[in-house]
Amino acid sequence: MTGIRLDSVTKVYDGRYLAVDDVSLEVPAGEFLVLLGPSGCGKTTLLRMIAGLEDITAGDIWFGRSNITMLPPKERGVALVFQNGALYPNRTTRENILFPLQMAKEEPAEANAKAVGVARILQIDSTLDRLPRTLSGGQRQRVAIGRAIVRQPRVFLMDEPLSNLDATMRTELRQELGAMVRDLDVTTVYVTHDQIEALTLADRVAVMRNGKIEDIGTPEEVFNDPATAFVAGFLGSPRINLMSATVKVTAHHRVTLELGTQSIALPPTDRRSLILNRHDGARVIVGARSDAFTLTSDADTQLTGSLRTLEFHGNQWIAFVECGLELVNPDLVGVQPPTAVRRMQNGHTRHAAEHESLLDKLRNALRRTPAEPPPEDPAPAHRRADLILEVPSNEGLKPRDTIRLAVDTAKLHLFGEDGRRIDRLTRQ
Ligand SMILES: Nc1ncnc2c1ncn2[C@@H]1O[C@H](COP(=O)(O)OP(=O)(O)OP(=O)(O)O)[C@@H](O)[C@H]1O
Repeated sequence: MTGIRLDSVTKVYDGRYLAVDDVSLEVPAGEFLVLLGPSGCGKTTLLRMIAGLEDITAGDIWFGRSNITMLPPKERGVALVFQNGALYPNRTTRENILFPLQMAKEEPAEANAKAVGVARILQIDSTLDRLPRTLSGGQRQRVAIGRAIVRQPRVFLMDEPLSNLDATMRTELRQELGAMVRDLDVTTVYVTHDQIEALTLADRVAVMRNGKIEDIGTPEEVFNDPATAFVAGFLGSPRINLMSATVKVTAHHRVTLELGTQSIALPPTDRRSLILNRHDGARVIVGARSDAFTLTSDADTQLTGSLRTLEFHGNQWIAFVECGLELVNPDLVGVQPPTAVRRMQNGHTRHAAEHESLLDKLRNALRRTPAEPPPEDPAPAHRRADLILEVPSNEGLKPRDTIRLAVDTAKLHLFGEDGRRIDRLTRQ
């Protein structure tokens, strides 16, 4: 099995567009890593650089102990599956899966046995003698996966392989794909913008934004213990509530989070209290999912609001509660002015060295063009909006009701104004 290591990998398109920004990453042998992030964050570019389909502007890629930065794609031993796994239209399922083995001049009987075995695992053995046009989208994608893995690659790379399938097929193939990749024990990098795919499939998830990895950890770690407000906002539905607050330190170093006219007191034993009790007046962002709140009739609660509306979402209701709070848009928090491209360190490849002068020139000049147009509002991250809460039923609730919320402070996430966690992350 082969692990993958990326050392300060950078991609600048056309000498001016910074698509991947100094990414360093280690994928241990056999790991299933998911690259997750919004459109345009650089996931596909990173995957294509690992595959060798995209030149690397700076940095190095290692498979095991070999630096493969300069190696052509064919010599890397990677298998690739794209969104639309293109098949040979005039070849049957069997012939499509056999093709890479024939190219490798494998003994025909052995090759056929392997192709049938893979088809069986992917549950397309009943379609072995059919042409792609007679298959469903899900079956065609299975054939594409079969053709990719039949040569037992060192590394398996997938770019949104399920995104063209309908919801039922997607769930089914997702589960099978997860099980199959684990059985094969191949180091896998999988690109998606779908958080459910990421959380259900991955051993670890790397959440990307603007060409960088903002957080990496097991699905539980990135969900329960996100490194930044953006990651907290990207994972989970409904989205986490992010509230703008000011730290107030009172007698005996007690810390209160002031949210306009309301406030939340942190228990003195909370480790965040120990950090914040030296930062009176600091601005922070308080993240709270629904599980941090309990509806209560107790008048002495921490947050009070008025129910604006309720939405029925099938297995739950979503309550929109006006609390007069200043809320923060997770997509905009912590958006940094462009980072300078770093000077390459000694020992980089010839390929990278060729770009050194270009990178040096770009260093101060490079301006990242975000996928979406830059916000025009000078303070767009903050707005007055509703707290969004899941409630199990609408019983006893009607618009304009007063809503009292008890807050479980242990379930709050606290970030600085730059969107980074104020306390230390726990990671494996
Ligand atoms: N060949 C190219 N030339 C110039 N810019 C490019 C090129 N390919 C990608 N980009 C830009 O680089 C950025 C990263 O693109 P990439 O396709 O890696 O993002 P992504 O996260 O995979 O997005 P999506 O999920 O939409 O595919 C995008 O904003 C894109 O416009």
